Amino acid sequence: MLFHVKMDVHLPPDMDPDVRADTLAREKAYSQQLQRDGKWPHIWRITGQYSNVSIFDVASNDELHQLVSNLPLFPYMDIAVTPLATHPSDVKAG
Ligand SMILES: O=C(O)C[C@H]1C=CC(=O)O1
Repeated sequence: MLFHVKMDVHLPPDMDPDVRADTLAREKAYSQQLQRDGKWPHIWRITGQYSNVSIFDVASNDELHQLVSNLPLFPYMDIAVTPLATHPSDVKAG
């Protein structure tokens, strides 16, 4: 199942710099592992915003929820999920 996921990051301006650096490092490692695992096949920065648009490829709504709720930045993000279905005009879908 494919999902379009938009993540808007809102780190507190007064966040301790060491906590911030540690959280961002853990976020990067976690997201890159999911990308290597094929669960997170696309991630794009939205130009001019501390936001990304991503595609997740997972088995279920529950798996997506588990993956995104374990993101180290999860407490600091607004996340919008859109489930994707095959478009009838998609030439790849036959
Ligand atoms: O920077 C972001 O867009 C938030 C988050 C998503 C992956 C990652 O490494 O950080």
